[in-house]
Amino acid sequence: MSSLTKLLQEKRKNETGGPSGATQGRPAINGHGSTLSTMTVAMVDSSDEGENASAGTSLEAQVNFSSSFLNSNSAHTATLYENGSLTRDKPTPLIIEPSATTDRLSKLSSTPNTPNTNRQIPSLSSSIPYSVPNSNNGNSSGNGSAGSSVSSSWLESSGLMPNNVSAIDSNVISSPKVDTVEPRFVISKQKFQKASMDKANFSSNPNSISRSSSLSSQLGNFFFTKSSKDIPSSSAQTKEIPTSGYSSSIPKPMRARQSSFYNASRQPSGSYQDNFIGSPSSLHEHPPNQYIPRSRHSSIVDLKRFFKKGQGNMSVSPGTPPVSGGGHISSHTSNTSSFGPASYGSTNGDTIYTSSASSALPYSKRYSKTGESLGAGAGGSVKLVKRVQDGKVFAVKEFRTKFDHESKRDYVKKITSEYCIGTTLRHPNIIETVEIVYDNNRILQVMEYCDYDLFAIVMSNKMSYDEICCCFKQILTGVQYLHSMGLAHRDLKLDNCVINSSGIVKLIDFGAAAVFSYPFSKNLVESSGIVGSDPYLAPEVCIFTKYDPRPVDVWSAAIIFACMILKKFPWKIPKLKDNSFKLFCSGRNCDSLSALVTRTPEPPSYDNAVEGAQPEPSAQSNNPADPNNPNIGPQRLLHSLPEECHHIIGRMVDLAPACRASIDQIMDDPWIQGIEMCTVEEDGLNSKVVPATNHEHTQVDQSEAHIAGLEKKKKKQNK
Ligand SMILES: Nc1ncnc2c1ncn2[C@@H]1O[C@H](COP(=O)(O)OP(=O)(O)OP(=O)(O)O)[C@@H](O)[C@H]1O
Repeated sequence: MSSLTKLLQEKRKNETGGPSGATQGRPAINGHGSTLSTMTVAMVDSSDEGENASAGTSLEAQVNFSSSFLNSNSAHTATLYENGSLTRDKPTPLIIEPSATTDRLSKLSSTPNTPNTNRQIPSLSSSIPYSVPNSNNGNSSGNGSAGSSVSSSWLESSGLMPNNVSAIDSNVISSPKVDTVEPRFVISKQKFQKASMDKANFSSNPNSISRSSSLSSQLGNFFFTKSSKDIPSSSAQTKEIPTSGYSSSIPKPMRARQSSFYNASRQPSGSYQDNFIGSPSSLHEHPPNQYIPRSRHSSIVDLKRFFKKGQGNMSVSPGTPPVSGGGHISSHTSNTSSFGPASYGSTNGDTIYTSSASSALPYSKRYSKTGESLGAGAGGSVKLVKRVQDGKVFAVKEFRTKFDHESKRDYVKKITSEYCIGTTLRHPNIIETVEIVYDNNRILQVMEYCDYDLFAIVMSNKMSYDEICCCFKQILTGVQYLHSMGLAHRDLKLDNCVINSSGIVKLIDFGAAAVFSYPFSKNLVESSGIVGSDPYLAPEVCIFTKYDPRPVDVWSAAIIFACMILKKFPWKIPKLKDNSFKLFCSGRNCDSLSALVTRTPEPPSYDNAVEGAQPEPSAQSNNPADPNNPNIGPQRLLHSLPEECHHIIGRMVDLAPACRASIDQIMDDPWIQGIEMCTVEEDGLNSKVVPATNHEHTQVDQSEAHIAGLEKKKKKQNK
């Protein structure tokens, strides 16, 4: 148990006057068809699991945080350790690569209700055939990612070769004869000469290029490159993105590599020629304007490709300022709506990115330390600083240095993604990155400061139901924006939501984010690896090596909502070894979790249209064998939540991602639409908060507003 957990449990005891979880002092949630006193989901601590299972769980109201809730919240993004003993003092890598994953999954598959396949199911894929850019889809049988799978399937099925393919019958392969060249492949002489001259200039004076080049080049000077194998092209594992909802059929095995630049480290690190700068402390190993060999593709190419999306797709969210395109990322200052190009590069000292004009001075002259720590996690530590110029307070994340066991490649990818995303996204419900600075061998991300962690607010136990709904809708609005940009967060949890004193919720920590869609591409780029925090993980993440990251975010958002209402997690981890989760999966006429997770949507029928989503149990019973037992199946979670949310929350925690509601479907839900939400309106040069009328946002003392503060307080008390 972490120190934080102990602290929070002590707090709980003090508040309730005892360990029994008495309910005095807790404001009831009412007026919405549900009160917390009807809560029946009561488990999660692994120590309780056996008891719950055998005794049928005494379903008394629990209004305080279950210890597991506290434990899990003190855990980190990473879920690497099997014993679940991560603490905030022990940051871990964010992504489990397939070898580790397979290990975890073989354990999962040996649980009684899971088929013991002894291997991880490779992909939660869809019926949508992999669509390879510029490939001849007609030839693709829709089962794999690239041409190689097409030809192998030909060979396997018939032993014959297609007409247009000839067998290689020796180890000497001669190039085909070219009689004519299509005009589109002809390069003009001038172009060729210009390219040769550019190359010559570049080689003789490499410094010249980075001064004037785009972010990608600038970043390339810090973070080098990956194998061309990783570039999302014909080898990328992509599928066409369905126009609505998610994928819709049973996954097919696949082995090809994935192209996401965040988690492309699926190969043993030795298989790449690591040509990165490894950690902030080693940044000087390479001169800042180092030439990037042409034969290598920068990982930044991926980013560049992704950020081009901004040209056509940035202003999807109402009220969201657009980001200008042109291959460069631009930004705006906090208090203005003019979106001139932000400045990148190290020409003015230590600033890599800034949205403000006054970065001529070095970071240490512009910001003064307050010494106050806001939190620390797997990605680094976050501290409070004051801008000297106007005394304004900011949160500064100092990225951690590279772990010994981590490849340079993984490290660089994490940092690169976090700051590229941070500097590109513009939405009231996404934290704003003001600048990124390379200072004294550290990479610092200066962000707008939010007064509270949502976790701390939930912990205060003072939130009204309307306030919870407002926060939930704001989170969903942020997720909708992210998904519209082709990005998934992949680590949504209470700890990664902060809230300012005006009640505006912001998503933070994009260290695990992944691109699922590139600009102008209809292909889905699947994510891989077990990324996220155990209680918020969607089940498919623990089963498949590859999955669509969008429904994963949707699942996590539903768990956040449940946590805000219940003040505890419905389960510790979405695995059958967790009794609570097992009961949630039960009663569905299916014993296999894999089968449940790979279910596909029913074809539309009259009955479905009339019936609605989740069948309600007709009578309540504690008999585990009774199909109407509200402690089994989706009802296990839903019946402790307000009735009006059952439909959409039920769809958000559908075990099958293919059936799970998409973020757009969620936003169209009548209950969600009816939620009064505090918003930010852009009004010329300024933005103003328009508060909802049916609630006020809880404020807590700054000493308890952030997890770090709580930890500090505890230390003091223990002295
Ligand atoms: N802009 C901000 N304003 C206020 N507090 C913040 C801000 N950014 C981060 N924090 C605080 O710092 C903590 C850690 O931040 P963050 O999640 O980005 O770090 P991390 O190391 O990536 O953590 P994790 O282990 O969850 O991945 C947050 O939980 C929050 O308490």
